[in-house]
Amino acid sequence: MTVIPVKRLDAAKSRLRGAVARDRHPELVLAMVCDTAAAVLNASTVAGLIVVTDDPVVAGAVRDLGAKVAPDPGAGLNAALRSGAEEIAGLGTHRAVLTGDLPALRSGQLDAALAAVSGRGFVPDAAGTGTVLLAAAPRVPLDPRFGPGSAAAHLASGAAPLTGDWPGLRQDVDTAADLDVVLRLGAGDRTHTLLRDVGLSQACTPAGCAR
Ligand SMILES: Nc1nc2c(ncn2[C@@H]2O[C@H](COP(=O)(O)OP(=O)(O)OP(=O)(O)O)[C@@H](O)[C@H]2O)c(=O)[nH]1
Ligand SMILES: C=C(OP(=O)(O)O)C(=O)O
Repeated sequence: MTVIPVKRLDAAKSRLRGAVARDRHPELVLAMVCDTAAAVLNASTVAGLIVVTDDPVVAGAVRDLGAKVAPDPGAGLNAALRSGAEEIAGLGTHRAVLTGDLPALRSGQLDAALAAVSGRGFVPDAAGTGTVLLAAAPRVPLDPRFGPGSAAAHLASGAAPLTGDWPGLRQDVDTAADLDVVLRLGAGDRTHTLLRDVGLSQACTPAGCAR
């Protein structure tokens, strides 16, 4: 079972504000969440997706893609992840949690990363300081430690770092500069369409940018 936490759209991705016009910001965040969720639901080793969110627009959109929605306990990111992964998915199953800002995620990269997990493992983000994926085998507590410096925190807590050629999985979007990288890697359809509409990706297709 896989879990994605998503903040309310009016508060999400504050460091990305200004990358697109203010009134398109919630659409951009939603497009990235939906592209991430679609890639997860398409992965052959993923049994299902729970999105932990209190945002009704996010909830409706991810339900349409085939995800389940669980309420946010309102006690921060790690509490949202624990609630989705352990209270809902149950300790007896494989659990994986991913951030909702991976619009260049490819299902095959997620399958490969999940296949590399034994016990408890994590995938650092492209910068190497954050975490994009944390997974635990049945009966192993997930013990999420997301937040600033989470790669070091997950390592210190005994999770194994998973490294592979998974550029779309590792590329989270925190800032406008990350959007450029995502466009070069090939953004999912929804993110790509929105960035094209606002004039940020004329030379790019969903498969990547012309060089
Ligand atoms: N349900 C839930 N999701 C959260 C919470 N905090 C962060 N997230 C989600 O966790 C993922 C990773 O968080 P960040 O990359 O820090 O995203 P963010 O907090 O929206 O971004 P900034 O405002 O720029 O810090 C994103 O999918 C967020 O929507 C929370 O309290 N509850
Ligand atoms: C919450 C996290 O995301 P970021 O550092 O990208 O905000 C994290 O990496 O643990």
